[in-house]
Amino acid sequence: MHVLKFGGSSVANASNIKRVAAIVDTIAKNDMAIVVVSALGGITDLLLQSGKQAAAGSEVYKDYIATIEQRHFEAVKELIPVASQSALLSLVKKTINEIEDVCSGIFLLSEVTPKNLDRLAAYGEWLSSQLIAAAFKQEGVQTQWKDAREFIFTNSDFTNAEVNIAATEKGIRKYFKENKSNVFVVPGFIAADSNGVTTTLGRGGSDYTAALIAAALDANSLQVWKDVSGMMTADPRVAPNAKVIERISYSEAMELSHFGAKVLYPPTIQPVMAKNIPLHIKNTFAPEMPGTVVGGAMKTQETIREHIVSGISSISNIALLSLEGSGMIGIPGFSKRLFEALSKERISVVLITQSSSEHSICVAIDQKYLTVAKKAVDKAFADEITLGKVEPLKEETQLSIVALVGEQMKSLPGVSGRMFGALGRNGINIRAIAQGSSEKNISAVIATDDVRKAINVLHEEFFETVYKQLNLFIVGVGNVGAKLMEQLKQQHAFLKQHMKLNVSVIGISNSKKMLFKEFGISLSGWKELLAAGEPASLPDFVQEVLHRNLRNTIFVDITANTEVAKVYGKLLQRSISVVACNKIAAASPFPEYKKLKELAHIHNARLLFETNVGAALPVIGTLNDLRRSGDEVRSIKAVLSGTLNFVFNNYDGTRKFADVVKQAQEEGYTEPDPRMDLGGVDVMRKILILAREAGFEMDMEDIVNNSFMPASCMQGSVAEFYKCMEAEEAHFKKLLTAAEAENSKLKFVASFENGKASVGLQHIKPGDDLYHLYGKDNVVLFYTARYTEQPLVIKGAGAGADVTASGVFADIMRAANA
Ligand SMILES: NC(=O)c1ccc[n+]([C@@H]2O[C@H](COP(=O)([O-])OP(=O)(O)OC[C@H]3O[C@@H](n4cnc5c(N)ncnc54)[C@H](O)[C@@H]3O)[C@@H](O)[C@H]2O)c1
Ligand SMILES: N[C@@H](CCO)C(=O)O
Repeated sequence: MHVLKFGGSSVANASNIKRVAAIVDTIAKNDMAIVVVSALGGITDLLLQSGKQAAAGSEVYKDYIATIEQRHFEAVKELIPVASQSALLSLVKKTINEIEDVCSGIFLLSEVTPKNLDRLAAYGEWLSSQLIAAAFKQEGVQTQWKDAREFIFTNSDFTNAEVNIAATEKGIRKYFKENKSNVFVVPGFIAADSNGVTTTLGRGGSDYTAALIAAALDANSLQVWKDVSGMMTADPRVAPNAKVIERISYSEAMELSHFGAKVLYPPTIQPVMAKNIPLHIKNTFAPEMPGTVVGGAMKTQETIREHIVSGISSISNIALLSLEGSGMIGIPGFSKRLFEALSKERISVVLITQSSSEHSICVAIDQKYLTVAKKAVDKAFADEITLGKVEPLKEETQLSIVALVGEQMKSLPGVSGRMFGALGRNGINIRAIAQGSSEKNISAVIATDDVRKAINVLHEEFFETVYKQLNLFIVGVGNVGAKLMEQLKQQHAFLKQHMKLNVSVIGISNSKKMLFKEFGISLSGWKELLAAGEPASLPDFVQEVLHRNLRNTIFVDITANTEVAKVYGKLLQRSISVVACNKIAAASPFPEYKKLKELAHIHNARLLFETNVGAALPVIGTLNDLRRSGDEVRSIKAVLSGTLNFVFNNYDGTRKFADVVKQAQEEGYTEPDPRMDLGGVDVMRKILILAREAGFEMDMEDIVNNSFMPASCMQGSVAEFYKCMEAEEAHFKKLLTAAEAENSKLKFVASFENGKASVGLQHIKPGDDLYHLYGKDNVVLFYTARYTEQPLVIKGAGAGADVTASGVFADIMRAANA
């Protein structure tokens, strides 16, 4: 024998009821089925609203009743052939008349009592069960209808009555022993007190009705049919990757239900748990899906599941109350008085923490009881507060609880470490923690604004063996940025398959437009989408990054803009990693550079800027490795400008110097403003960054720039700069001729030694380490305590959009710990 319960959406209309009939029919072919039903979807609310509106003197209640009537009439007409409709239609009409009578009484008295609300609400299940029983009969299923009020007995606590278990079990057993049918249909939720007056079991109470029947009759199973395919690892509206839990123990299901997983009404579990009856959660709209099995014969091997954690749940609208004071230390009875004060006001405590110093007790309650709680506790401790032994109750609001639930967590070290580590890496601050010695539930109180992120972070940490989500916000989709987008597109499938990484670009911006897409911007059509995007605003872009509060967020700066470089601090403070191609932050005044590094360290975020020197060449990484392994950089000699190396490699006097510079710009080697390259500032920044990363405290002012550019060319606009270079062709020719006369090449060299740095054009003779440096290549020579005679040399392309984008890509992967 099986007990099946169908919820409101499963029986919301005639076509759904037909599905239910088909499910029941399949079971009834082999076994007896007791079907417990909820009211048609939405009817309970309409009934309660009718009563409340009537009490408030609003005649709107009549419209609600008309809707209730219409919904049931429609269902009858669709389910039952015309010839057989009249009996059922008149039953509905008679019931509607009763509802009208109750409501007009309420209207006249301007008052609705809990008793009246129960009477009204009960009509929902009463009507639906009558209708469903008639529909089953219509489908040829032998069916008997039975009013639950004749065997479910409660006290008189209207709207949330407590069941008299002994009397109820006796009543259920007696009835089903004396009556036989393939199928019974019973209204859920409703019961009767000892005077036979209608009571209800609280919202979700139909599940409980079914569980009571299943337990009393030792049913083979209790099947709770819903509009979802089972209990899920997290709320799928919050965590899109949540999946159905195949098997779960009773206590895990109970923990998850108590902690906000609304699939099961918590009291439902207890009766079936006591009898070890398996509880199946199934989907009426996808009956072929396996659903979730709670409890039952899940012993030995079956209990060993793939995951340590069964599910992640949360409760919102939480307030934290803290009672603190030196007068509490070592004195018994303080916590008792706190809980008594709350309990007298019928305030339930959701979570408790107390440190071993006993200096404070912290409890979490539903935020709606905050004012009452504060008053009650302050009153209870009024004497101690006056004497200064205890401080007035402190309260914090806008909080939520996230909880990991799983029996396998017991005795397994590292689970809470993983939980708090994952939350911490994503900048989620934890306000209070609770874990009982059963180790089935680890709860953390966090800001409500962080709940979505926290659930996704934890889901990823404990369930997503499939892939990790990475969320990118990219500012500066110009030359290098566009290449990065191309590379991200090209590598998307590879990263997903081989690195288990799903990379989504959530936001992009150039100086004109910006664009955001919740689940990722199309990496094929982003240019068109961006062109039609909203006007760019850096503050708004940053606000979006912060507000979206997504897990594993990385901010990527591929501009050369000072304002963009200024936002890193704000992001790092929120544990958002920053990947910068832009050199301005790393070359900013030393205290600012240092502060950013500290922020990254404190807030567990990465600040990476490998492409600041030598594009994608592993220059900064190598330097960091040298330092970490205890080496000491003594001097650096380098050619660090791709643009200048290209220009001097290609300028042979046959073409104008200005034309060669133009070519470098067109090929994407120069800075957005080419004067940064030609004037030496770009190289100054690079040698400064290298010196700093080598451990030296330096600033731009400490670097000597022996510029080869005529000063006149460095004023005015970029167009004027080109014109000036054309006019100064003789100057550049002279530089070339002088070098050739010495059988040398021109190289713009950066040097660092004894804490001093300089940049400038030099004559490089054959045999010099810098001589054979072609195209736009860079070379860096590190002389260190360990590399004394021969330097450590890094050489290769030092500019170009493609290579630079690949360096940014590599930094993104590092920031993702991939
Ligand atoms: N090109 C190279 O070979 C190379 C090599 C290493 C590093 N870099 C660095 O990469 C960065 C970008 O170079 P690029 O060649 O792609 O330049 P680019 O001019 O082609 O692109 C810069 C982009 O930044 C955008 N931008 C500027 N200010 C902005 C703002 N406030 N908000 C939003 N977007 C803004 C511009 O609209 C443009 O899309 C520079 O910092 C450069 O030093 C370039
Ligand atoms: N403009 C830079 C790009 C690399 O930082 C160069 O030419 O070297």
